[in-house]
This record gives sequence, structure tokens and C-alpha cells, in this order.
Amino acid sequence: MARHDSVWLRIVRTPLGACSAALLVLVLGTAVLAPVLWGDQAAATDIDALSQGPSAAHVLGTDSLGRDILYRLLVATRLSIELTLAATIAGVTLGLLLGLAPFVLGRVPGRFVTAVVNIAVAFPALLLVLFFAVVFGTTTRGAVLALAVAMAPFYARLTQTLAASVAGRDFVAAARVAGAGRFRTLVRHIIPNISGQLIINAMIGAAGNLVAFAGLSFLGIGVQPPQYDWGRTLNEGLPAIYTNPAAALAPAVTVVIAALAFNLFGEATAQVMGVRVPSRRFSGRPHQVPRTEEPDQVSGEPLLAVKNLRVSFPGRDGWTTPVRGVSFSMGAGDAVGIVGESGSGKSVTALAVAKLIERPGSVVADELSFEGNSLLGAADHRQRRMLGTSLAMVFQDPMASLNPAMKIGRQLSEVPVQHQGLDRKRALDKAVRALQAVRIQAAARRVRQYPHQLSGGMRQRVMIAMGLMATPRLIVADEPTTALDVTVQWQVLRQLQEARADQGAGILLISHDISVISRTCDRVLVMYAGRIVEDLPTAAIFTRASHPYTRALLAAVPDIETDREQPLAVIPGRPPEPDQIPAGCAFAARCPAADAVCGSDDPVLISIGDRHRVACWHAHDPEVAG
Ligand SMILES: Nc1ncnc2c1ncn2[C@@H]1O[C@H](COP(=O)(O)OP(=O)(O)OP(=O)(O)O)[C@@H](O)[C@H]1O
Repeated sequence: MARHDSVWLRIVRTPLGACSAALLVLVLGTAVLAPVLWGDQAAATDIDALSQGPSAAHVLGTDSLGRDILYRLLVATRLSIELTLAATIAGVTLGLLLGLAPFVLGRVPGRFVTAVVNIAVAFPALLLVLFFAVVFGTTTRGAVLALAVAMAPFYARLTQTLAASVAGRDFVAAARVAGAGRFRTLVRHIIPNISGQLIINAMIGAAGNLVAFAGLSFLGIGVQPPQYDWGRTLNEGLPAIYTNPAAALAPAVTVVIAALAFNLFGEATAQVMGVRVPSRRFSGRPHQVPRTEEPDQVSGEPLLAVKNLRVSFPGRDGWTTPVRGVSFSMGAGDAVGIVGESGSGKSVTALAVAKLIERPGSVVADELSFEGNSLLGAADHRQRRMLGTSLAMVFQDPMASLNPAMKIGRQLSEVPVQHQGLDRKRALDKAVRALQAVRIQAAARRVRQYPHQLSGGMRQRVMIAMGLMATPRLIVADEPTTALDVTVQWQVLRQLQEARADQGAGILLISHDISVISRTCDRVLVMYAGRIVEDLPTAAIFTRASHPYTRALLAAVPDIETDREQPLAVIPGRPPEPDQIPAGCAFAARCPAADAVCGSDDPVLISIGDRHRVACWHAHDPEVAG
């Protein structure tokens, strides 16, 4: 209940939500109360006041039988809204049934239903309404059915699309594996996940139905006398438009206002539920964290320079800053690894480097530059082109990063076609060569396949091949081997190393596995709670690691000499959430060496030796540093 309350509250807190909700309450309140309060006045005829213009007694004038137009308009609200809601509910229900039918029926009947829906969607909705209105007869019920049937194909298509997106998700697959039948999967997993979007669409669609119904009644094929709705009132007022324009204009304006109420409220709900609308609390800037880290040493012009990088996101209670002042640089062809537990800010750092943090996320830094070009500020065409050709990104889940509906060859060809001016044929040849370079067998056949036709390891190599299509200067690989078995893991890492050796590409490799980093990179950055806590050459990691956190990570890696009888070493406790970073050293609560100063003062990253930086008050303490 509390969750629902907060959604409604969030809707009415937005200006659009507040205005539309007020309008909707007014319309619905009138629909409920008007027939009770003014039903008699609306029906009363007055032969002494036939077809009169506006007056004190009749604000909008009277109709040809002397009935008060304002009262009739108010009373007509109930029937107009009732019929609109009836048509909308019937249409959405029919659409839902048609849209879900292919998931329950077998393949052939399912395809048949889909084909019928596709054909029906192609017809203009207005034509369908008029056609069905004639088929079902010119009665109120006929008009409701006509509207419902005419809009059902739209909702069927929407349902199919939404259901297909949910059906591909892991929890649906898990339910199937657990033995859930099609119907149960539909009811338990698919419908609950699409109902929100369907309801919002129906709310917005109700506005269209309101106008459509008024149109049908106006044309004489909707509500029939003696009943009356807004369309009927408009129909009756139109002949008097020259003598009493209010008689025609007032119903038209009423229809527009009511339609706006539904439409805008639907839009406001969609904004709040679908897109995170930053509240006023986020209108300020995120918290700035001053840092004076010691710079690292890179010989020559750095390929990538990151100084005091801070990445923040708006949360429910204000901004959180999961990356809180990261500084490092890389030279051309360097291989740098970032290691740390889950949530330490590795991926967010990588995304910021690749300029992939979307608004409302905020990226600030004293310097963030790639090949001498600043990556701060909004991306322009030149910057996008530079990143598209010089920087490659390999993600953890290639299935999510490859377009499932596009053949491998087409996806690989995008960069050469977009950025190198190659035609499709030559780009495809290049794609085949790129797949061969990452040792994918039968590359000429694979380019004609879709991602789902490849194994997980192959897909990951396709991602690397895609990165290599443009001779990148830097490959950012975010957990590229986590989902792979050990053999394929090492194949993928070898591809990265080959890309480095053959093309001189720098590699920024992110992993929570320190052994992966130590075998692939020259240098390792250890991250904890959004900061680098240690930076040292991988060759020295087992001998010179000084931060208690790095040492705890190393102790947690089993090796050949690990006693199998003993439980594996673990780091006690959990890293703090970005919005709950304590004062002092963020690792203090888990650190065996922590003392009073660690709890109160935050250590900065300082140089303690050749290419070695540490953020720890006890880095020089021989017992801690081992
Ligand atoms: N778009 C976002 N909005 C809000 N918070 C985010 C967003 N992306 C990441 N975070 C938060 O930033 C923190 C760091 O996330 P990040 O993905 O960088 O961790 P990580 O070290 O890569 O962990 P993992 O190894 O699990 O991927 C997490 O607490 C995460 O919840």
C-alpha cells in the first residue's frame, strides 16, 4: 500500500500530474454527482424559452425544447465517461486476449492470430470504427462494441511486444525450467510485468476513445435519443451555431478538456513510473569531494588521463557518488587492471571513461581525457567519431550488448561503414577477417548468423572482434570473462593480449578476480568504495602489496598450496553502500589494522615507492605491509 501511495504522491507532485489529476477529479466528480444534483433541471422543458441564447437563467442558453444546455452538459458527463470506460476496458481486454493468444496456443494457431492482428493494425482505426458501428447497429451498445473491436488490434500488438520483451528475461526461463506451464508462466510472470504499461497506455487511449465516442454520437451512430452524451449534445447544438454559438462550442470544449484530463494524467503516470523524474531535491549539483591524490607516473603523453573523477547518480534521498575521486593515467599500449569487490565502482569508472554515463548521472573530474581530447561535457559529433574509432568496449554480457535481431556480420560492419566509409561488401569482408583474427571457425558462415546461434565464448570474441574493427587505441573490457568457463576465459584473455601486441592497443581490464588481472595486466588498481586504495605493478602484487584490503583480496584467492581442509579465507563484513560511506577510511570497519585515526581521517593515495601508490595510514607499518 505504501508503495502505491508513494507512486500517486510522486505523480501529483509533478506540475503535469497535479494539473491533470485535478482536472480528472473534476471530470469524474461531475460524472458521479451531476445526474443526482441536476438530473431534473436537465430534463425540464420550458416552452417559453425555446432555443434561447445565454442569459442569467440559462448560462449557455436552451435547446429547441427549452432545456438548459449547461445542465444537460453536466449530466451528460456520466454517460460519456461510462461509455468511454466501457469501450476502453472491452478493447484492452480483447487486445490482451489476442496479444497473449500466441503464447498459449500452439505455433500454427498463434501465427494465425498474429497475422490477423498485423492485418487489422494496418487499417486506419477510424475506418474500422465506422465499419463496426454499422455492423453492430447504430445503438449505444453497438458503438461501444465498435470502438472496442476497432482498438483491440492496437492493444493486441502492444501486448505482444511487451510480452515478448518479458518472455525473454531470465526469470521466465527459470520458471520454465522449474516446470511452469505456458498458462501459469503467463499468469504468474508475464501479465504482472506488462500490466502497468498496459494500464498507462489504456489511460492515454481513453482520451482518444472519448473523442471517438463523441464523434459517433455526433454523427448519429452512437448514443440515441432520449439518452444524451456530449456528442449528442453537440449534435443538437450545432444547428443553432449562428444564433447561439455556445450551444455547439461548450460540448466541444468539454470533450477536449475531459480528453486532456485522461491523456495528461496518463502521460504524468508514464513519466513517474517509466522514467525516473528527478525531484526538486536533485536540482542541485552532486556533492563535490576535494581530493589531492598524488599523480601516477606515465612516461610520455598519456593515452588516458583521469584526475579526481567523480560520478554521481540521483537517488531517493539525494545524490550518491559511487566513484569518489579516482585518479590514474595510462600510456599507449599499457594494460591496466581494476580490481575490487562488487559495488566498488569499477564499472562506473569504465563507463565514465567510455563516456557512457547517461543523464541524470553526473560525471565531473579535474581532467578526463583520451588521446589529449577532453571527455568532459556533452559529446559532439567529432568526439563520438573519435571514441567510435579509437575506443572499444567489451561488456560482461555479450548477449545483452549484441543486437539479437541483427546478424553478426551486419553488426560488425557498422563501424567500418559509419566511420571508415567502406561499402557493405568490403565491410563484411573485413568482419570475416576480424572473426578469423579472434579464432572463430567458419567465420564466413558465422557472419550470416544471429547472436543466439553462437556460444557464449564465441559471442564474447565477437565483441572483441567488433572492438578491433577500427584499430582501437584503448580496449575497455568490463568483466569480459566472468560468465565463461575457465578454458574459454583464457582464450578470450589471450585475444585481448594479442590485440595489444598486434595493434598496440591499451587495455583497461575490469575484474573482481585478482588472478585474471595479475596474468593479463602490467599494473593493477585496487578499488574500494569508489576510490583507488592501491596502485602497483602486477609483478609486485604478491611481494609489495601494502593495503590491508589488497592483501585480503590476495588471501581470498585459492592456490595450489591452499589447504583444502580449511575453509577459504574471506574478507569479513561488506563494503559500504555509496550513500553510506563512513567518515575516515571506508575500509576501517573491516580492517584488522584499523585504529582511531582510520575511523576519523580518510587517507589519500600517496606514492610510497616506484610506481606504487597506497591510501592507508599503516602502509609503512611492517606488520600491516607484511
Ligand atoms: N545508473 C546508476 N544509478 C545509480 N547507482 C548506480 C548506477 N550504476 C551503478 N550504480 C551504483 O554504483 C555502485 C558501483 O557500481 P559498479 O557497477 O561500478 O560496481 P562494480 O565495482 O563494477 O561491481 P560489479 O563487480 O558487481 O559489477 C553500486 O553501488 C551501484 O549500485
